[in-house]
Amino acid sequence: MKVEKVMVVGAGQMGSGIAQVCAQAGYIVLLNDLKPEFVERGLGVINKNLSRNVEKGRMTEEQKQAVLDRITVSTDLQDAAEVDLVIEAAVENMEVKSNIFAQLDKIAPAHAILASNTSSLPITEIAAATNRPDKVIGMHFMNPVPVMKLVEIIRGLATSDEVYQVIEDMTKSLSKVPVEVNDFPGFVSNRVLMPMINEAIYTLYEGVATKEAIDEVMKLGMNHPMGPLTLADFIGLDTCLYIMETLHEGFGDDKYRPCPLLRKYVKAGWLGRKTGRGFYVYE
Ligand SMILES: CC(=O)CC(=O)SCCNC(=O)CCNC(=O)[C@H](O)C(C)(C)COP(=O)(O)OP(=O)(O)OC[C@H]1O[C@@H](n2cnc3c(N)ncnc32)[C@H](O)[C@@H]1OP(=O)(O)O
Ligand SMILES: NC(=O)C1=CN([C@@H]2O[C@H](COP(=O)(O)OP(=O)(O)OC[C@H]3O[C@@H](n4cnc5c(N)ncnc54)[C@H](O)[C@@H]3O)[C@@H](O)[C@H]2O)C=CC1
Repeated sequence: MKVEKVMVVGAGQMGSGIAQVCAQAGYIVLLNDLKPEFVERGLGVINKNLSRNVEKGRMTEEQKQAVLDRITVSTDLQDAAEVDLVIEAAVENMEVKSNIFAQLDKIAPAHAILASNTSSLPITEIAAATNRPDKVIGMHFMNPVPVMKLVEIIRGLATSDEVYQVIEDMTKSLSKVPVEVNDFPGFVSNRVLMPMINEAIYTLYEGVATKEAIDEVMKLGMNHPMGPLTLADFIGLDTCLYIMETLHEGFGDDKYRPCPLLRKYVKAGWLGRKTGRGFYVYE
Protein backbone atom coordinates (compact mmCIF):
# COMPACT_ATOMS: atom_id res chain seq x y z
CA MET A 1 0.00 0.00 0.00
CA LYS A 2 1.23 3.49 -0.86
CA VAL A 3 0.46 6.43 1.42
CA GLU A 4 -0.30 9.63 -0.49
CA LYS A 5 -2.99 11.43 1.50
CA VAL A 6 -2.68 11.95 5.26
CA MET A 7 -5.10 13.46 7.76
CA VAL A 8 -3.64 14.85 10.99
CA VAL A 9 -6.26 15.13 13.74
CA GLY A 10 -5.38 17.83 16.29
CA ALA A 11 -3.52 20.96 15.17
CA GLY A 12 -1.75 21.66 18.48
CA GLN A 13 1.98 21.68 18.98
CA MET A 14 2.41 18.05 17.87
CA GLY A 15 -0.23 17.93 15.11
CA SER A 16 1.07 21.08 13.42
CA GLY A 17 4.63 19.70 13.47
CA ILE A 18 3.49 16.35 12.06
CA ALA A 19 1.50 18.11 9.31
CA GLN A 20 4.57 20.21 8.47
CA VAL A 21 6.99 17.30 8.13
CA CYS A 22 4.46 15.26 6.11
CA ALA A 23 3.83 18.17 3.69
CA GLN A 24 7.57 18.81 3.42
CA ALA A 25 8.04 15.17 2.42
CA GLY A 26 5.47 15.58 -0.39
CA TYR A 27 2.35 14.11 1.19
CA ILE A 28 -1.06 15.72 0.69
CA VAL A 29 -2.18 16.74 4.19
CA LEU A 30 -5.53 17.53 5.77
CA LEU A 31 -5.03 19.31 9.09
CA ASN A 32 -8.06 18.79 11.32
CA ASP A 33 -9.13 20.34 14.63
CA LEU A 34 -12.37 21.16 16.38
CA LYS A 35 -12.55 24.81 15.34
CA PRO A 36 -11.17 26.80 12.35
CA GLU A 37 -9.21 29.09 14.69
CA PHE A 38 -7.39 26.07 16.18
CA VAL A 39 -6.29 24.93 12.72
CA GLU A 40 -5.33 28.49 11.78
CA ARG A 41 -3.13 28.68 14.89
CA GLY A 42 -1.41 25.44 13.81
CA LEU A 43 -0.95 26.76 10.27
CA GLY A 44 0.56 29.94 11.73
CA VAL A 45 3.22 27.88 13.52
CA ILE A 46 3.98 25.93 10.31
CA ASN A 47 4.25 29.19 8.36
CA LYS A 48 6.70 30.58 10.92
CA ASN A 49 8.85 27.43 10.89
CA LEU A 50 8.98 27.40 7.08
CA SER A 51 9.82 31.11 6.94
CA ARG A 52 12.78 30.44 9.23
CA ASN A 53 13.92 27.76 6.78
CA VAL A 54 13.69 30.30 3.94
CA GLU A 55 15.63 32.91 5.96
CA LYS A 56 18.34 30.35 6.66
CA GLY A 57 18.57 29.49 2.96
CA ARG A 58 17.36 25.92 3.45
CA MET A 59 14.38 26.36 1.15
CA THR A 60 13.16 28.89 -1.40
CA GLU A 61 10.00 30.98 -1.05
CA GLU A 62 8.48 28.85 -3.87
CA GLN A 63 9.27 25.63 -2.00
CA LYS A 64 7.71 27.06 1.15
CA GLN A 65 4.56 27.95 -0.78
CA ALA A 66 4.44 24.46 -2.33
CA VAL A 67 4.57 22.92 1.17
CA LEU A 68 1.75 25.19 2.37
CA ASP A 69 -0.28 24.40 -0.75
CA ARG A 70 -0.17 20.71 0.16
CA ILE A 71 -1.96 21.40 3.47
CA THR A 72 -5.76 21.78 3.56
CA VAL A 73 -7.72 22.90 6.59
CA SER A 74 -10.43 20.59 8.01
CA THR A 75 -12.89 20.81 10.89
CA ASP A 76 -14.92 17.75 9.91
CA LEU A 77 -13.75 14.16 10.42
CA GLN A 78 -15.83 13.25 7.33
CA ASP A 79 -12.86 14.63 5.36
CA ALA A 80 -11.08 11.36 6.24
CA ALA A 81 -13.20 9.60 3.58
CA GLU A 82 -10.39 9.71 1.02
CA VAL A 83 -7.19 9.44 3.03
CA ASP A 84 -4.70 6.56 3.23
CA LEU A 85 -3.46 7.36 6.73
CA VAL A 86 -4.75 9.27 9.72
CA ILE A 87 -2.30 10.42 12.41
CA GLU A 88 -4.25 11.41 15.50
CA ALA A 89 -2.61 14.02 17.76
CA ALA A 90 -5.53 15.22 19.89
CA VAL A 91 -5.37 15.46 23.69
CA GLU A 92 -3.92 12.60 25.77
CA ASN A 93 -7.23 11.19 26.95
CA MET A 94 -8.52 7.69 26.24
CA GLU A 95 -12.16 8.71 25.97
CA VAL A 96 -11.36 11.41 23.41
CA LYS A 97 -9.07 9.14 21.40
CA SER A 98 -11.47 6.14 21.44
CA ASN A 99 -14.26 8.40 20.27
CA ILE A 100 -12.15 9.80 17.40
CA PHE A 101 -11.00 6.31 16.34
CA ALA A 102 -14.56 4.89 16.42
CA GLN A 103 -15.68 7.72 14.12
CA LEU A 104 -12.67 7.43 11.82
CA ASP A 105 -13.25 3.69 11.50
CA LYS A 106 -16.66 4.40 9.97
CA ILE A 107 -15.44 7.21 7.71
CA ALA A 108 -11.95 6.26 6.44
CA PRO A 109 -11.58 3.90 3.45
CA ALA A 110 -11.16 0.19 4.30
CA HIS A 111 -7.45 0.26 3.36
CA ALA A 112 -6.64 3.28 5.56
CA ILE A 113 -4.25 3.00 8.50
CA LEU A 114 -5.24 4.75 11.73
CA ALA A 115 -2.20 5.85 13.74
CA SER A 116 -2.05 7.60 17.10
CA ASN A 117 0.65 9.95 18.31
CA THR A 118 -0.32 9.09 21.90
CA SER A 119 2.59 9.48 24.29
CA SER A 120 1.50 6.75 26.69
CA LEU A 121 -2.00 5.32 26.16
CA PRO A 122 -2.41 1.66 25.13
CA ILE A 123 -2.61 1.29 21.33
CA THR A 124 -4.44 -2.02 21.85
CA GLU A 125 -7.24 -0.26 23.73
CA ILE A 126 -7.50 2.54 21.15
CA ALA A 127 -7.62 -0.16 18.43
CA ALA A 128 -10.48 -1.91 20.24
CA ALA A 129 -12.69 1.12 19.49
CA THR A 130 -12.47 0.14 15.79
CA ASN A 131 -13.28 -2.84 13.60
CA ARG A 132 -9.80 -2.73 12.07
CA PRO A 133 -7.40 -3.32 15.00
CA ASP A 134 -4.86 -4.80 12.54
CA LYS A 135 -4.62 -1.34 10.93
CA VAL A 136 -4.17 0.63 14.16
CA ILE A 137 -0.65 1.54 15.27
CA GLY A 138 1.26 4.01 17.45
CA MET A 139 3.34 6.61 15.64
CA HIS A 140 4.94 8.60 18.46
CA PHE A 141 6.76 11.70 17.26
CA MET A 142 8.94 13.76 19.61
CA ASN A 143 8.60 17.46 20.34
CA PRO A 144 9.58 19.67 18.48
CA VAL A 145 8.61 17.44 15.56
CA PRO A 146 10.56 19.27 12.81
CA VAL A 147 13.79 18.90 14.82
CA MET A 148 13.65 15.54 16.62
CA LYS A 149 14.75 12.46 14.66
CA LEU A 150 12.92 9.74 16.59
CA VAL A 151 9.53 8.21 15.88
CA GLU A 152 8.67 5.43 18.33
CA ILE A 153 6.47 2.95 16.46
CA ILE A 154 4.20 0.96 18.72
CA ARG A 155 2.67 -2.33 17.74
CA GLY A 156 -0.74 -2.98 19.26
CA LEU A 157 -1.63 -6.58 20.02
CA ALA A 158 -3.34 -6.99 16.63
CA THR A 159 -1.23 -4.64 14.44
CA SER A 160 -0.34 -6.51 11.24
CA ASP A 161 3.22 -6.87 9.95
CA GLU A 162 2.16 -5.23 6.69
CA VAL A 163 0.84 -2.13 8.48
CA TYR A 164 3.99 -1.96 10.62
CA GLN A 165 6.11 -2.04 7.44
CA VAL A 166 4.09 0.72 5.72
CA ILE A 167 4.48 2.98 8.77
CA GLU A 168 8.17 2.22 9.14
CA ASP A 169 8.75 3.11 5.47
CA MET A 170 6.61 6.24 5.76
CA THR A 171 8.60 7.34 8.85
CA LYS A 172 11.85 6.96 6.92
CA SER A 173 10.35 9.00 4.07
CA LEU A 174 9.95 11.87 6.59
CA SER A 175 13.71 11.66 7.26
CA LYS A 176 12.98 10.31 10.75
CA VAL A 177 14.37 7.25 12.47
CA PRO A 178 11.78 4.61 13.43
CA VAL A 179 12.27 2.50 16.55
CA GLU A 180 9.96 -0.44 17.17
CA VAL A 181 8.51 -0.99 20.64
CA ASN A 182 5.72 -3.11 22.10
CA ASP A 183 2.55 -1.81 23.64
CA PHE A 184 3.09 -1.17 27.36
CA PRO A 185 2.21 1.99 29.31
CA GLY A 186 4.49 4.89 28.36
CA PHE A 187 6.23 2.63 25.77
CA VAL A 188 9.98 3.19 26.19
CA SER A 189 10.28 6.98 25.82
CA ASN A 190 7.90 8.11 28.52
CA ARG A 191 8.44 5.15 30.83
CA VAL A 192 11.99 6.41 31.18
CA LEU A 193 11.61 10.18 30.67
CA MET A 194 8.46 11.03 32.62
CA PRO A 195 9.40 9.49 36.01
CA MET A 196 12.58 11.59 35.79
CA ILE A 197 10.54 14.75 35.19
CA ASN A 198 8.11 13.76 37.98
CA GLU A 199 11.05 13.22 40.35
CA ALA A 200 12.44 16.64 39.43
CA ILE A 201 9.03 18.11 40.38
CA TYR A 202 9.26 16.23 43.72
CA THR A 203 12.66 17.77 44.40
CA LEU A 204 11.07 21.21 43.89
CA TYR A 205 8.00 20.24 45.99
CA GLU A 206 10.22 19.04 48.86
CA GLY A 207 12.38 22.17 48.76
CA VAL A 208 15.55 20.32 47.83
CA ALA A 209 16.49 23.18 45.49
CA THR A 210 15.05 26.03 43.43
CA LYS A 211 13.63 25.32 39.99
CA GLU A 212 16.60 27.05 38.38
CA ALA A 213 19.04 24.96 40.40
CA ILE A 214 17.27 21.69 39.53
CA ASP A 215 17.37 22.52 35.83
CA GLU A 216 20.99 23.65 36.02
CA VAL A 217 22.07 20.39 37.68
CA MET A 218 20.58 18.30 34.89
CA LYS A 219 21.76 20.61 32.09
CA LEU A 220 25.34 21.08 33.19
CA GLY A 221 25.74 17.82 35.07
CA MET A 222 24.13 15.44 32.61
CA ASN A 223 24.36 17.45 29.39
CA HIS A 224 20.58 17.48 28.89
CA PRO A 225 19.66 20.20 26.37
CA MET A 226 16.87 21.42 28.68
CA GLY A 227 16.47 20.99 32.42
CA PRO A 228 13.55 18.70 33.41
CA LEU A 229 11.27 21.52 34.62
CA THR A 230 11.87 23.55 31.44
CA LEU A 231 11.20 20.37 29.45
CA ALA A 232 7.96 19.72 31.40
CA ASP A 233 6.78 23.26 30.55
CA PHE A 234 7.74 22.60 26.92
CA ILE A 235 5.83 19.28 26.73
CA GLY A 236 2.79 20.69 28.59
CA LEU A 237 2.06 19.95 32.26
CA ASP A 238 -1.37 18.50 31.40
CA THR A 239 0.31 16.00 29.07
CA CYS A 240 2.94 15.19 31.76
CA LEU A 241 0.17 14.50 34.30
CA TYR A 242 -1.84 12.34 31.86
CA ILE A 243 1.30 10.29 31.17
CA MET A 244 2.09 9.79 34.88
CA GLU A 245 -1.51 8.75 35.50
CA THR A 246 -1.31 6.23 32.65
CA LEU A 247 1.91 4.76 34.12
CA HIS A 248 0.44 4.71 37.65
CA GLU A 249 -2.78 3.04 36.57
CA GLY A 250 -1.19 0.79 33.96
CA PHE A 251 1.43 -0.73 36.26
CA GLY A 252 -0.43 -0.32 39.56
CA ASP A 253 2.90 0.67 41.11
CA ASP A 254 3.17 3.63 43.47
CA LYS A 255 6.59 4.53 42.16
CA TYR A 256 4.71 6.24 39.32
CA ARG A 257 2.47 8.43 41.55
CA PRO A 258 2.23 11.93 40.08
CA CYS A 259 3.69 14.66 42.29
CA PRO A 260 0.94 16.70 44.04
CA LEU A 261 2.65 19.89 42.81
CA LEU A 262 2.16 18.76 39.21
CA ARG A 263 -1.55 18.21 39.91
CA LYS A 264 -1.81 21.63 41.53
CA TYR A 265 -0.26 23.41 38.53
CA VAL A 266 -2.57 21.61 36.11
CA LYS A 267 -5.62 22.46 38.26
CA ALA A 268 -4.50 26.12 38.22
CA GLY A 269 -4.35 26.03 34.41
CA TRP A 270 -0.58 26.59 34.53
CA LEU A 271 0.14 24.17 31.71
CA GLY A 272 3.55 25.47 30.68
CA ARG A 273 4.61 27.32 27.55
CA LYS A 274 1.27 26.88 25.80
CA THR A 275 -0.60 28.87 28.48
CA GLY A 276 2.24 31.32 29.18
CA ARG A 277 2.92 29.94 32.64
CA GLY A 278 4.11 26.68 34.16
CA PHE A 279 7.16 26.32 36.37
CA TYR A 280 8.40 29.41 34.54
CA VAL A 281 6.59 32.45 33.12
CA TYR A 282 6.69 33.00 29.33
CA GLU A 283 6.12 36.22 27.40
C1 LIG B 1 6.25 13.84 25.84
C2 LIG B 1 6.47 12.87 24.74
O1 LIG B 1 5.58 12.04 24.51
C3 LIG B 1 7.70 12.74 23.98
C4 LIG B 1 8.52 13.97 23.81
O2 LIG B 1 8.41 14.64 22.83
S1 LIG B 1 9.50 14.35 25.09
C5 LIG B 1 10.35 15.76 24.56
C6 LIG B 1 11.48 15.40 23.64
N1 LIG B 1 12.19 16.62 23.30
C7 LIG B 1 13.23 17.04 24.00
O3 LIG B 1 13.69 16.41 24.93
C8 LIG B 1 13.75 18.37 23.56
C9 LIG B 1 14.92 18.81 24.38
N2 LIG B 1 15.41 20.09 23.89
C10 LIG B 1 16.18 20.18 22.78
O4 LIG B 1 16.56 19.20 22.15
C11 LIG B 1 16.60 21.58 22.38
O5 LIG B 1 16.49 22.42 23.50
C12 LIG B 1 15.73 22.15 21.21
C13 LIG B 1 16.00 21.35 19.94
C14 LIG B 1 14.25 22.15 21.53
C15 LIG B 1 16.13 23.61 21.01
O6 LIG B 1 17.50 23.63 20.76
P1 LIG B 1 18.44 24.80 21.28
O7 LIG B 1 19.78 24.54 20.71
O8 LIG B 1 18.27 24.90 22.75
O9 LIG B 1 17.76 26.10 20.73
P2 LIG B 1 17.83 26.75 19.29
O10 LIG B 1 19.23 27.00 18.85
O11 LIG B 1 16.89 27.90 19.37
O12 LIG B 1 17.18 25.64 18.35
C16 LIG B 1 17.91 24.66 17.65
C17 LIG B 1 17.18 24.38 16.36
O13 LIG B 1 15.87 23.85 16.64
C18 LIG B 1 14.86 24.66 16.02
N3 LIG B 1 13.70 24.72 16.91
C19 LIG B 1 13.71 24.99 18.22
N4 LIG B 1 12.46 24.93 18.72
C20 LIG B 1 11.65 24.60 17.68
C21 LIG B 1 10.26 24.38 17.56
N5 LIG B 1 9.44 24.46 18.62
N6 LIG B 1 9.77 24.05 16.34
C22 LIG B 1 10.58 23.96 15.27
N7 LIG B 1 11.91 24.14 15.34
C23 LIG B 1 12.44 24.47 16.53
C24 LIG B 1 15.51 26.02 15.88
O14 LIG B 1 14.93 26.74 14.83
C25 LIG B 1 16.94 25.65 15.56
O15 LIG B 1 17.04 25.28 14.23
P3 LIG B 1 18.30 25.74 13.36
O16 LIG B 1 19.50 25.67 14.23
O17 LIG B 1 18.33 24.76 12.26
O18 LIG B 1 17.94 27.11 12.96
N1 LIG C 1 3.54 17.75 23.96
C1 LIG C 1 4.46 16.83 23.70
O1 LIG C 1 5.65 17.02 23.96
C2 LIG C 1 4.07 15.54 23.08
C3 LIG C 1 2.74 15.18 23.00
N2 LIG C 1 2.40 13.98 22.42
C4 LIG C 1 1.00 13.59 22.33
O2 LIG C 1 0.43 14.27 21.22
C5 LIG C 1 -0.95 14.55 21.49
C6 LIG C 1 -1.19 16.03 21.35
O3 LIG C 1 -0.37 16.74 22.25
P1 LIG C 1 -0.06 18.29 22.05
O4 LIG C 1 0.01 18.61 20.61
O5 LIG C 1 1.05 18.61 22.95
O6 LIG C 1 -1.41 18.94 22.65
P2 LIG C 1 -2.06 20.37 22.36
O7 LIG C 1 -2.90 20.67 23.55
O8 LIG C 1 -1.02 21.33 21.91
O9 LIG C 1 -3.00 20.08 21.09
C7 LIG C 1 -4.09 19.21 21.09
C8 LIG C 1 -5.03 19.67 19.98
O10 LIG C 1 -6.03 18.65 19.79
C9 LIG C 1 -7.25 19.31 19.54
N3 LIG C 1 -8.36 18.39 19.80
C10 LIG C 1 -8.86 17.99 20.99
N4 LIG C 1 -9.89 17.13 20.80
C11 LIG C 1 -10.04 16.99 19.46
C12 LIG C 1 -10.93 16.26 18.63
N5 LIG C 1 -11.89 15.51 19.16
N6 LIG C 1 -10.79 16.35 17.29
C13 LIG C 1 -9.82 17.13 16.74
N7 LIG C 1 -8.94 17.85 17.47
C14 LIG C 1 -9.05 17.78 18.81
C15 LIG C 1 -7.22 20.53 20.46
O11 LIG C 1 -8.16 21.51 20.05
C16 LIG C 1 -5.77 20.97 20.33
O12 LIG C 1 -5.60 21.90 19.27
C17 LIG C 1 -1.24 13.97 22.89
O13 LIG C 1 -1.74 12.67 22.75
C18 LIG C 1 0.14 13.97 23.52
O14 LIG C 1 0.27 13.04 24.54
C19 LIG C 1 3.33 13.14 21.87
C20 LIG C 1 4.65 13.47 21.89
C21 LIG C 1 5.13 14.69 22.54
